[in-house]
Amino acid sequence: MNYANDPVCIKDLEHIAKGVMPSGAWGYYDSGANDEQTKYDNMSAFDSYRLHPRMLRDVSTISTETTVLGKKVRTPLGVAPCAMHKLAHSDGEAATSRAASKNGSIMILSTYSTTSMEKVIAQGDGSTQYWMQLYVYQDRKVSEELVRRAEKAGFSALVLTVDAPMLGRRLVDARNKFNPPSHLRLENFMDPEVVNNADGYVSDLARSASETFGATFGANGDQSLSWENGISWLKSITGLPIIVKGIMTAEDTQLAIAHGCAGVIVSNHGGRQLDGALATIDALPQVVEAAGDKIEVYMDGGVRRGSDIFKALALGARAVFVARPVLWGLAYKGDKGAYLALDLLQKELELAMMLSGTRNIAEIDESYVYQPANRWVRYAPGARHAAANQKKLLAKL
Ligand SMILES: Cc1cc2nc3c(=O)[nH]c(=O)nc-3n(C[C@H](O)[C@H](O)[C@H](O)COP(=O)(O)O)c2cc1C
Ligand SMILES: CC(C)CC(=O)C(=O)O
Repeated sequence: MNYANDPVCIKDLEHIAKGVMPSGAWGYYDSGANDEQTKYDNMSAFDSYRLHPRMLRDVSTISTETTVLGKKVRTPLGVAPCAMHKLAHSDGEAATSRAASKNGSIMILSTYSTTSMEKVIAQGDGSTQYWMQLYVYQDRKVSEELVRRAEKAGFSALVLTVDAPMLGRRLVDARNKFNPPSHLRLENFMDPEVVNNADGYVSDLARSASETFGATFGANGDQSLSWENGISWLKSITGLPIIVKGIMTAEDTQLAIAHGCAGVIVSNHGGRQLDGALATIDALPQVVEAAGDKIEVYMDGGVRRGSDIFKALALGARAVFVARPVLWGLAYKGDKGAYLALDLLQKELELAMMLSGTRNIAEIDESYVYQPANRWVRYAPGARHAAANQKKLLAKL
């Protein structure tokens, strides 16, 4: 393929980023777990859903405005949480924040950000929604401190990632013996007042996480986390809406509802955790069905085209998040590149809407996609027997 130097699509950005990033950092961003089946399936699964466009609908005005958690947003396209944006560009998450804000996109900030949450949110225009992603640590005081800071800084929701009791095994990182460059700091673990001072750590975890992040992650994350000691605990310490990230089944969606969560993100962590897990677009319908109107459903994983966003919305996602495309944009040209990634996807979404005869987000429903029949046996997306099976399973919970 002939890739443009002036990128015209996300594939171009990927190609450019691969050329400019050091191989260790590239490998860390790019890799999935083990054989990367799920990483690739996230992308290719979108291809098996086809569109069913309607004509002559007066598409002279297209709006992607919608609401998420009851608040207006310009677009259902958001930025998924990713560790260490400074591996892509020295402006790191501050640059991503400016890009998200310019596009009117929600930004979810990783706990493992290389820019403090206070600095990141300060780059927004005041109308951008920022959500804080959390991992829960054995030392709950560390997690609680992050929650308090997020509340104070103005984050409007907490996103608890539940698919990573341990990091998946990414063979590329193992081969590269990848560790982040020693000058990078995980600033959310440092005292915001003294964030540029090496003595500013608020926890030992921060110091060791900055040095060997993989091992530290495994050693400090709370692997005994459960709905009770995780979600119920979090609810007991904060009034912010809680969104669970990493949900792939109807059963866990029901549990998220039962535990008072505001939303779930259908995610397999970009194929970086359990290799062999279903592609997220294939898991989405069962989650949407189980969620009903009780809880909002978002998704991420493998979104590389505006038409992918369209398909996810048609299958019931309220918002769609992207990770690697934004990192590639950041590597290409800092905030301008990250914005370009979002803008390319945004314009492709608008064009897909126009060419499908849908003028606004509310009009996009499942009648606009052909769903592959029986793509997977357990829950063929949309199949009626799946719903019956699901009810039986849920009755046993
Ligand atoms: C380099 C990288 C770092 C990530 N770091 C985090 C993280 O800190 N927390 C988290 O919940 N998910 C993290 N994720 C997962 C993303 O939030 C998201 O689920 C996934 O990458 C979406 O797929 P996509 O990259 O195909 O868009 C990370 C993903 C990548 C690629
Ligand atoms: C630092 C890691 C815990 C970030 C992550 O979630 C990932 O690399 O997938």
